[in-house]
Amino acid sequence: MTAEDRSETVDREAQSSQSDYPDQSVPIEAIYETMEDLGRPIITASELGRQLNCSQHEAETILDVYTTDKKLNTFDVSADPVVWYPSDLNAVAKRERIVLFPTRREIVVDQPTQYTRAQLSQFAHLVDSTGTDPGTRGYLYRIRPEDVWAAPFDDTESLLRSVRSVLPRQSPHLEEWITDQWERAHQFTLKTHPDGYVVLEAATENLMGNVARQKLSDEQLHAPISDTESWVRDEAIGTLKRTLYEAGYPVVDNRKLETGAPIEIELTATLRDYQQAWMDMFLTQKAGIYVGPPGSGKTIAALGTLTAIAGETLILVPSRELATQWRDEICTHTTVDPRNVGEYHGGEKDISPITIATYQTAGMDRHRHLFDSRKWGLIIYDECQHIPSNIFRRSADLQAVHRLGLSASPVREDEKEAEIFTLIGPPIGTDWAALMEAGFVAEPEIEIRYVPWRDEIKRNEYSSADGRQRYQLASMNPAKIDEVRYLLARNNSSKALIFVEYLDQGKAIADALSIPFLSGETPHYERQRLLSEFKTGETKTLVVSRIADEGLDLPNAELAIVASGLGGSRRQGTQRAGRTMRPAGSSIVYVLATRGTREEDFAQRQLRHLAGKGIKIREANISE
Ligand SMILES: Nc1ncnc2c1ncn2[C@@H]1O[C@H](COP(=O)(O)OP(=O)(O)OP(=O)(O)O)[C@@H](O)[C@H]1O
Repeated sequence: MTAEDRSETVDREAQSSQSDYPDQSVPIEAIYETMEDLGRPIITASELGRQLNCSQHEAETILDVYTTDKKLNTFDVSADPVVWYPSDLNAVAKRERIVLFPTRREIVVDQPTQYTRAQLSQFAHLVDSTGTDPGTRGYLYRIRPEDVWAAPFDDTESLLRSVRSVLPRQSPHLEEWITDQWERAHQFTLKTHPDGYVVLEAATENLMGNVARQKLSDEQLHAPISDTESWVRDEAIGTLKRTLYEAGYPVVDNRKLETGAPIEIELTATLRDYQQAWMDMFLTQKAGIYVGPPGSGKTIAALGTLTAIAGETLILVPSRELATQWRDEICTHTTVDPRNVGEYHGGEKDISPITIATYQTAGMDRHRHLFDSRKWGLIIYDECQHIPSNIFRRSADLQAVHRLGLSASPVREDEKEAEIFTLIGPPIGTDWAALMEAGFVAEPEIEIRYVPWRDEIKRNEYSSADGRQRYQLASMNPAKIDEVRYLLARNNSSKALIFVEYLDQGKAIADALSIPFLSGETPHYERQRLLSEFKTGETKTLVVSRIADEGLDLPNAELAIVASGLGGSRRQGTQRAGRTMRPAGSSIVYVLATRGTREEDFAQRQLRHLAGKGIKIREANISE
């Protein structure tokens, strides 16, 4: 229990009830002054109670009064005490404020400088943010073991220097924990013995004996070489990494990896600083996942990595359309001879020095030779947050190859985290807000528009339906068609994508507004035609179904209307909002949710998550 936490266990008896404001009419200025005195723009009820000589309960009542009239907000921190902060942080905060909650390993930052955010994104991750304009935004960061494990530093000292450079004061408790986690991530190392076989080395005899040899089977730990070294079979490396990761010991992989048969290739694009940083980190770790918002340049960074290794490369993508897009990108941004680039999927079966295959085809037994038909130096998993499990298994054996994942969605949210971390590698990401500020990614504005029911019949139908059906009825509320029509008319100069969850709803909107509808049922050639017409501007509006979430590299759109389906998964939400986050001017995402239904709750939860990425959110009520 640190001093700070002790200070928060208020001795309620000691609180005299002679409050300075007996009728609780505390002016908001008194609360702001208390925050100024505390040196930070947030406050707990117990602190206010001490300041005003009243009980914690009375202080909470006072704070709630100002929360109701929106002068104060509360931070959704993981546990007591709740913190209150001014809705308009300019009222108290003139400059950056950082508060550390050591035992919860949470850091509250207001108006962080670019430097602070850049440092924090190296050893913590953004959990939530509040406020709308960059100048008044508050951020809540949390430090988890995997954040320390993936921290891009050579030693504990340099990691702690970065931590100390942003925190208001040193916290021995926190530094001890960080050091422990850092050391855990450097207890086991995989290396290549001069005779060519793989060795697992533990930092101590005890770790080898009590952790590795306890948790790993004889198949995985083939034979002991010394008290701290064991011979490892190649095919067991994937599961060995995963087992030790789950035991809290991520393995440092220092093996000499294949680089594959060399290929003549150079990058013609110039990497941006953050892309160069991603690549440097990857080449050091030999594995990892570039995490960044859609349009942030992950593909180009991957091409830079490909040309740095310059060995035969297998690229796995979710759909044939993306395979074609990758081929175009490779031929546009590198000097490779196009004859050395092949596609392998339902459409064509060409295994070349650079082969782009779909997960679906690569996962089929009859195509398993794809993985060992060439000496691959690099495997790239595009949209790696949803690799099918059989691909995990199949390519997990290819541990002797550099492995690069690309993902726009927060990989940490994915239940497959351990698999992704051990099969591919740790996230190599950057702070989304920094990318938006740098202008590499257009920051979308998102507005939830609460749509009323079209009529009483629909409302009653919803009330008498059960769970899942209710969500579908709310999503398909016919009143949304008029709302889509209105929004298109209001933004008639923009190219617009209308996302739907349900095919019937997509058809209804497409028919009512005479707009093409692109769904899984659309034949491949028709899909290509619609996409290229949308890209050239011949078609300005498209209705798209779920297929558009991750399977297609949708062209730029300034306007996105999510008629239904943002409530699906966080990942989908990120992708949909992100589809308009391409670096093309300002972009806006309207999310339609039927008022007073579960859809409204879903939408709000989704958007809080996106707000945590530093994206501006607004709300609007549509009158009946
Ligand atoms: N270093 C760079 N130099 C020039 N253009 C770049 C660079 N990085 C990215 N771009 C351009 O920005 C756009 C988005 O880049 P890219 O496709 O790599 O992003 P992405 O993160 O892969 O997007 P998505 O997640 O949607 O696939 C592309 O038009 C690309 O050409």
